[in-house]
Amino acid sequence: MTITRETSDVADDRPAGRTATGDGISAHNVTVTYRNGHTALHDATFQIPRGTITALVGVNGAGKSTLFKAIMGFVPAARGEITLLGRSVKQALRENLVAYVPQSEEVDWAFPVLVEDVVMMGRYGHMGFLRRPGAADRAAVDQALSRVGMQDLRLRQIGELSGGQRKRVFLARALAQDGQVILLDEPFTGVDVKTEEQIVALLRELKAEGRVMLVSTHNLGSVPEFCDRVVLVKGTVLAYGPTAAIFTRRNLERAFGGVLRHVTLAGAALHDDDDPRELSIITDDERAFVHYGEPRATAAPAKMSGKAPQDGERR
Ligand SMILES: Nc1ncnc2c1ncn2[C@@H]1O[C@H](COP(=O)(O)OP(=O)(O)OP(=O)(O)O)[C@@H](O)[C@H]1O
Repeated sequence: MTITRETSDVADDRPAGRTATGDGISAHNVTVTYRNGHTALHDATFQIPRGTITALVGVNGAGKSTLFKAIMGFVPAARGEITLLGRSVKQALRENLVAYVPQSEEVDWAFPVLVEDVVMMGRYGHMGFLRRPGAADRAAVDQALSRVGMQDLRLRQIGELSGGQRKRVFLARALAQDGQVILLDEPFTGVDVKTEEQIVALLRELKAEGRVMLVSTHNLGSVPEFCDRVVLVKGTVLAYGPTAAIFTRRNLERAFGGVLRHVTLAGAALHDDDDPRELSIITDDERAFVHYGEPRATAAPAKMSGKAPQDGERR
């Protein structure tokens, strides 16, 4: 099995982050097997440079959370290696470089804790043994809260927040931590369009600061809008690289199989002349990926095999 490195990544002219050196996130033949013997991810290989936002896309159970857990050091790789900003996972965690924005379902919203306390948790790794916040910690929390527009709600219980506000609190925690590798699990689920736009604007700022972001999402329609890159998973990494090359209808069909809803309009249903282009709408039930322009003859659904792979795809 050969993985070709994408060619557009050669020049690294992105801004350097706080302590960032080397590549952003790099996985080489990573295999993760849970204690019950189930291998959730095998031979996963990809590279993501710093100063980028990458979508992690795949069907339920494809291994997205497993990959996050491996990057956070929660589960060990049985084989292979992950490096973060050129460091081992252990070293990156020791340096507090990895921040995680969880899915809402993972959080116990009934737990009695204030917004500002959650954000202060991002500072724990920077504090001493007694976890006593200093002036720098308080300043980092203030700054993070105002950056996500949550200053006014800092004394609210987290259970009293809306879905979008909850997401912003955990983004603020990642900012307070000053994470350079930021993992976001379904950041757009349950948020309105305005909040989604605010989150995307913030992610773009973080990208400009040279951080690297990996965003797990089922919101296919948003991916081309704000992600530079895509990693497609299905028990392994099927394909990775720039969005334009990887986020194609053919690859989505490989990643999702029959799970996707797929609507295609062409011919007389779309045009009143003989324009050969078609409109296709692909969704796994959140916002759809809409693609217009490919002539019908070349846009037929690809089979799972028998086609030459593209750069960054598994052969
Ligand atoms: N702790 C565990 N022990 C054993 N198997 C697990 C464990 N966690 C996940 N799995 C299995 O590993 C596979 C990958 O799960 P994972 O949670 O990584 O998928 P996912 O892509 O994040 O899915 P979703 O989109 O539903 O969140 C699934 O078959 C799942 O049942």
